Amino acid sequence: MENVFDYEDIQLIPAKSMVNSRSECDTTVSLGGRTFKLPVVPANMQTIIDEKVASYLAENGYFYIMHRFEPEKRLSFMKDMKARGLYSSISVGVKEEEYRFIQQIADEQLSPEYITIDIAHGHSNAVIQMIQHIKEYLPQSFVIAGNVGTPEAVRELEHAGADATKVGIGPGKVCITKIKTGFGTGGWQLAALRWCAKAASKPIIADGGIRTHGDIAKSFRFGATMVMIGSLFAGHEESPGKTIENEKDGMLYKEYFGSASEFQKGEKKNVEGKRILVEHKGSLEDTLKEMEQDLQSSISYAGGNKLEAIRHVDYVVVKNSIFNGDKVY
Ligand SMILES: NC(=O)C1=CN([C@@H]2O[C@H](COP(=O)(O)OP(=O)(O)OC[C@H]3O[C@@H](n4cnc5c(N)ncnc54)[C@H](OP(=O)(O)O)[C@@H]3O)[C@@H](O)[C@H]2O)C=CC1
Ligand SMILES: Nc1nc2c(ncn2[C@@H]2O[C@H](COP(=O)(O)O)[C@@H](O)[C@H]2O)c(=O)[nH]1
Repeated sequence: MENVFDYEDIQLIPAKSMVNSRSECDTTVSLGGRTFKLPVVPANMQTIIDEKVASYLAENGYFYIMHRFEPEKRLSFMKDMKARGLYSSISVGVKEEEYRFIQQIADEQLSPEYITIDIAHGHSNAVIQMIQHIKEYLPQSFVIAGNVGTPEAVRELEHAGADATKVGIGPGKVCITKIKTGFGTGGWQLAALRWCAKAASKPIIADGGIRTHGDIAKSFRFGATMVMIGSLFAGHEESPGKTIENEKDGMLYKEYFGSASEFQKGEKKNVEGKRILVEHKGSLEDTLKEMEQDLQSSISYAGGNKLEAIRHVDYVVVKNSIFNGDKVY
C-alpha cells in the first residue's frame, strides 16, 4: 500500500452550495432496511453503551449496537426492546457458548434485527463459521462482521454471508494493539477504509480513530456507510463509565476502557486495550445534535443536500502523522 493517510492528513475541498440553509441538508442513512438520523453508532463497549443508552438511541431514531460483555443480560434486553416496539441490535463473540446463544434466540423466536460479530481479528474462520451459523438459525437478522483491515477480509466475510463489515484494527483511542503487536490500521485508518471500500459490495462501518466531527464526513467520503465512535461518546452524563472527580480542582471525568483491557477482562491476559479518563461533557443529546449540525454543514460544503454529496468531493493530503494525535501509551 502506498500513499497512506489518516483523518488529520486530509481536507475535503468545498463545492458550490446548493442550499440556502444548512438545515436543508439531510443526514439520514439507511442500514439493514431502517433509516437512522445519523451515520454514526456509539461503540459497542461497556463504558459507552448500556441498556438505557441503547433504548434512548432506538427511541430517538439512531442506530445502536449493544455490547456483549454482560451475556446474561442479552435475552432480557431483547425481550424488553421487543415489548416496547423497539429494534434489537446485539453483539456476539465466537466462542462455543455463543453458538448455543444463537440457537436459544432462535428457539425463543426473538430474531434481533441486527447482530454484530465483535472480535479483534475478524478475518478468521471463527467469524466465517459464526456468520454461517447465524444465517442458518436467524436468517432475518442483519449481520455485521468484524473487525477487519483488508479488502481480502471484506470480500471473504461478505462471501460468507455478512451483510456489512466493520473496518478498523487498532486505530481506537484506548487501543494498544498497534504497540503490543505491531499490526493494524492505526495511523492510516482512513486509507485502509478507502482500500476496503473499493472491494466492498455491501456497507462498511468505519470503526475507531474518529477524533472530531469532521472525521465523520471524511469517513463517508472514503467509503463508510456508518461510523463507529467510542471516545467522543465516553464523557456524557449518560455514559456507563464511572464518573470520577479530580480532588484538586473538582473537575469531573468519565472512565473509558478498551474491551481488551485488563479492566474489561479482569485479568492480564492478551491485553490490547487501556483505560483513560475523558472530560465530562454534558448530555448525549447535545452531542448528537451538534454532530447532526456539523454534518449538515459538511453536506453543504460538499455542494449537495444529502450525505451522498460528500462521496464525490475532491480532497487534498496535507500531512502525515502516525498516531493521529493520540499519546503513544
Ligand atoms: N478493533 C480493534 O482493533 C480491537 C478490538 N478489540 C475488542 O476487544 C474485545 C475482545 O476481543 P477478542 O479478544 O477478539 O475477543 P474474545 O476474547 O472473545 O476472543 C475471540 C476469539 O478469538 C480468538 N482470538 C482473539 N484474538 C485473536 C487473534 N489475534 N488471532 C486469532 N484468534 C484470536 C480468541 O482466542 P484466544 O483469546 O485464546 O486467542 C477467542 O477464541 C472485542 O470487543 C474486540 O472488538 C480487541 C483488540 C483490537
Ligand atoms: N485494540 C483495541 N481496540 C479496541 C479496544 N476496545 C475497543 N476497541 C476499538 O476501538 C473503537 C473505538 O475507537 P475510538 O477511537 O472511537 O475511541 C471500538 O469501536 C473498537 O473497535 C481494545 O481494548 N483494544
